[in-house]
Amino acid sequence: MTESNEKPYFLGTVKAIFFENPENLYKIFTIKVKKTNTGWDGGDIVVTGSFGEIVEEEEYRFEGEIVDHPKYGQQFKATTYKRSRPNGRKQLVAFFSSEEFPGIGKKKAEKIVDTLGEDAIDKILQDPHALDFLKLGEEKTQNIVEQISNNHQTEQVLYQLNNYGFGPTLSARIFQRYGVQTLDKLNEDPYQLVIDVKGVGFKRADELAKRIGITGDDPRRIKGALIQMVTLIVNETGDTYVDGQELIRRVGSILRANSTDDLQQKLVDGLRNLVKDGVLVVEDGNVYEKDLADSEWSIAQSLKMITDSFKGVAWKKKDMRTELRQIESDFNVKYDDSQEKAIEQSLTAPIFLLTGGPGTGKTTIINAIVAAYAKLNDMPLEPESKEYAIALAAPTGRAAKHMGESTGLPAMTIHRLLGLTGTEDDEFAEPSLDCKLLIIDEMSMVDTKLFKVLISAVQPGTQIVLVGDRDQLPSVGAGQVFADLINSEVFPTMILKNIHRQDEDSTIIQLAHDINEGVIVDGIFENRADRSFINCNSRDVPNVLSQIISKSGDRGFDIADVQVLAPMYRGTAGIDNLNYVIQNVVNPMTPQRKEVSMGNIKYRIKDKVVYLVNTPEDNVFNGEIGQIIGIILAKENTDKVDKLVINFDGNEVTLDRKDWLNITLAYCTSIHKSQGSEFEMVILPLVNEESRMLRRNLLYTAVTRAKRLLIMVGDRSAFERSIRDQSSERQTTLKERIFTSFKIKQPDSETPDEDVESDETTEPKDYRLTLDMVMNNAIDPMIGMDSVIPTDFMKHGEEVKK
Ligand SMILES: Nc1ncnc2c1ncn2[C@@H]1O[C@H](COP(=O)(O)OP(=O)(O)OP(=O)(O)O)[C@@H](O)[C@H]1O
Repeated sequence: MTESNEKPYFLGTVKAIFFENPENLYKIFTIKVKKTNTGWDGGDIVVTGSFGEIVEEEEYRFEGEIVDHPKYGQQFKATTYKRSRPNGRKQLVAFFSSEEFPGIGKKKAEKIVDTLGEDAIDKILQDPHALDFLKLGEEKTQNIVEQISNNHQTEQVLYQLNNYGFGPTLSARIFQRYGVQTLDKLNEDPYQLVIDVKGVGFKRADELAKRIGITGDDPRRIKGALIQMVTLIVNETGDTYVDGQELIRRVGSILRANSTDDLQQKLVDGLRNLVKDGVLVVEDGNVYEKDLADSEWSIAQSLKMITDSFKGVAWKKKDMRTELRQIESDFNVKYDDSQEKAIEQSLTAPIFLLTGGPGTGKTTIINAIVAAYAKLNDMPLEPESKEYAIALAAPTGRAAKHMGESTGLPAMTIHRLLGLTGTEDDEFAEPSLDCKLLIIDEMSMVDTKLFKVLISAVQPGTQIVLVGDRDQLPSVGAGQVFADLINSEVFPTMILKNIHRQDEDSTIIQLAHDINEGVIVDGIFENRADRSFINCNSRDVPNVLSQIISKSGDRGFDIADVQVLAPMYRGTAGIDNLNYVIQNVVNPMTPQRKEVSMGNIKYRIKDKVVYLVNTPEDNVFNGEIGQIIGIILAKENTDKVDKLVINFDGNEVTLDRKDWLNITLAYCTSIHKSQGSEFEMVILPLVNEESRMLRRNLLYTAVTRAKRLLIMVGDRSAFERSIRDQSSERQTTLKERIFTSFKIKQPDSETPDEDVESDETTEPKDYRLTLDMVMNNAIDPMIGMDSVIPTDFMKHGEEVKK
C-alpha cells in the first residue's frame, strides 16, 4: 500500500460549485460520493480547497481531512486532488465529445477510442501526433492536445506544490505566475519565487531549494538571500536603500554556514547579476530595489516637468490682493503674515509646500487657496460644473473625509483619485489627472511609491499644493517624501508657526508644540482640564485603562469617541492585549449574544473595528474605523458563509469570512495608523518596555490626535525619553535626484577625514574588502541606471536636453 492510499480520500462526481474566488482559486462544492476510506455515510459531502479547474459532472479524487465546521457541519478540506481519468469506453467517449473539445462529436470521439484504445489519454500526452489520423487540421489537433496536457499538468503542479508544503493561497499565486511551467521553473531556481511571487520569502524558497539539492553558496541561493535582505531592511528602516556594507554583512551571516571561503566574491557576483537583471540598483555603495530607485528618479523628473511647464498666471497680483481681502471678509478672518504669504505663493507657484503643527491654520489656508483660485481663474466653485478643475485628496479615508468636511468640497483618497485598486494591479496602473489645481493634505503620510504614481499622473500646467506636518511620523512605506521636498529647498515652502486655535481651557496643542521642540515642560505630568497623567507600570496598564474607559461616559464621552493609541502590538500594554481587555469591558460576551472568531480575535455586534487594506470598489480604505452592526451566520444565508456587516461612517459593507483578515479590533490602534485622524478623547499608554519605539515624532503624532481630552498613562520616563529622543531621518536619495533633475549643484557631501579613525571597527575586514569591490570595480555603479536618466522618466513627450 502506498502512503497516499492511506490518507483520507473521497472519490466522487462534482455536483455543484457554489463558491469560487478567482483570486486564490479557493472553491467550495458538493460531490456525489462514489468511494471513500473515511467511513463517511452521510451522502453528498461539501469539499473545500484551492483547485486549478474543477468541472461539474466530472469525477475527482480528493485527499485531505474531514473537518467539523462549527457552522456548516462536517465537510472535507482537500489538500490535494486529481481528476479521475475517464475509465472504460463509455466514459472516454463522453470525455472526448464533451464541451471541453469543441469540434469533436460523438462519432469522432468513438473513433479516437477505437483507434487509440482505452489508454488514449496517455498516448496523446506521450505523442502529440497520436491524433493526426483524425485529420482535423494542425491547429485544431494542437488545441486538443494542449487542452488535455494542460488539464493534466495543472493537477500535477498543484499536487506537487502541496507536497512542497505551499498552502492553497501561495500555491494558487505561484501557479498564476508560472502556469504549467511551474515545476520546471522551481526546479531551475526556487529563489526566483522571492522576486516573482508576493508572500514567498527567502526562508520558504530555501526550504524548497534544500529538497531539490540547492544549498550552501549556490549562486541561486545567494541571489534569493540578497533580494530578500534588501526588502527586509527597507521595510525595517523605511529607508529607500540599503547600505551595501550592511547588506553584505547580513547576507554573509545567513549564508556563512556551510559556505566556501570565497563567499565574498560570490556575493559580489550575485549582486552584479541582480543589477544586470534589473532587480536591484547599486549606486555609491548603496543598494536599491529597482522599483524604489526608479520611483525617486521619476518623482524628481515629474516635479521638474511640472515646474517647467507652468507658464505663470493670467491675473494680476493686485487682483489677488483684492480677492484675498474679500475672502477675509467672507470667512471673517484676518490672515497673519505667514498665512498670507503662503496663500500668495501657492497661487503663483507651480509647486508649493505648506507645513505646520496643529492649529496653525493649514485648513484655513486650503480654504482660502481654493476660493481665491476659483475666483481668479473664473471657475465656478461647483464641483458638478464642467469648468471645475480642483482636486482635493489625502492618503487615508479619514483624512480625506476631514478635508472634505473642513472645506465643504469633495475630497477623496489619493487611491480613489487615481483609480488605484490597492492590489498588485496598481503596479501597472498609469493614471492621468485632468485637474488644474491639486491639493494634497496629510502629505507626511505619502510614501515614495504612491507619490511617484500621483505625481506622474499630473499633467503639464497643473498647480500643486502639498500640505502636511513634517514633524509627524513619516509614511509607513519607504521614504520621507514631504520632508525631502521641504529639505531640498527647491520649492517655495511655508512653515507655519503661529498657533491660532484659541481655546482657553486647551493645553493639548501647546503641549504638542513643546514636545515638538524637545521641551519637557514643567507640569507635563500635572492634571489640567483637558489632559492628565496616570503613573503606572506596564502590568497595571490594562487595569487602569479599563477603569478610565468605564468612566468615560460620566465625562460625556461616547465610547466611539474614545481612542486608545499605543506604539506596539506585543506585550501587556501592547495593542493586541489592550483590544482584548477593552472589548471585554465595553462589549462583553453574554450567553444570548452572537460571536464569531477569526484566529484569536472574537467579533460581536457593536465591536469597533479598523479596516486594514484599500478596497475602492466598496469605498472603504486602510485605517477607516467602523462598527459591526450585523453578524450573519453561514447557516442563515444562501451563500453558506459567515458574514459581518460593518458600518464605516454611514457606508455599510458586508464582509465574508475570507475577508475578515482585512479587519481587526480597533479599541486600541497603533499610533502609526492613527495618523490623519483626530479623536475627541485619546488615551495614550507608553511604557519603558517599548523603548525601541519611543521617539519624539511618535509622541507628537499621538498627542496631536486628541481634540478634547488626552490621558497619558504609564512610565514617566517613557514619556520623557520620547521627548528627548529625536527620531533619526530616513536615508533616501530623493533630494539628490531633485538636485540632479533641476541641475542644482549639490552641497558638498561630508568627506570623511582620512586621518580620523572610523568608529565602524566592528565590521570584519573581509566584508569591507567585498564592499570596496562592490563600490570600486566589481560593479559599475551605473549598471542598471543607464536607462534611468532622463528619458525613462519623462512623460508628455518631452525632449531630452543635452
Ligand atoms: N489668521 C487667523 N485668525 C484667527 N483664527 C484663525 C486664523 N487662522 C486659523 N484660525 C483658526 O484656528 C483654528 C485652527 O486652524 P486650522 O484648522 O486651519 O489649523 P490646522 O493647521 O489645519 O489644524 P489641524 O492640523 O489641527 O487641523 C481654526 O479654528 C481656525 O479658524
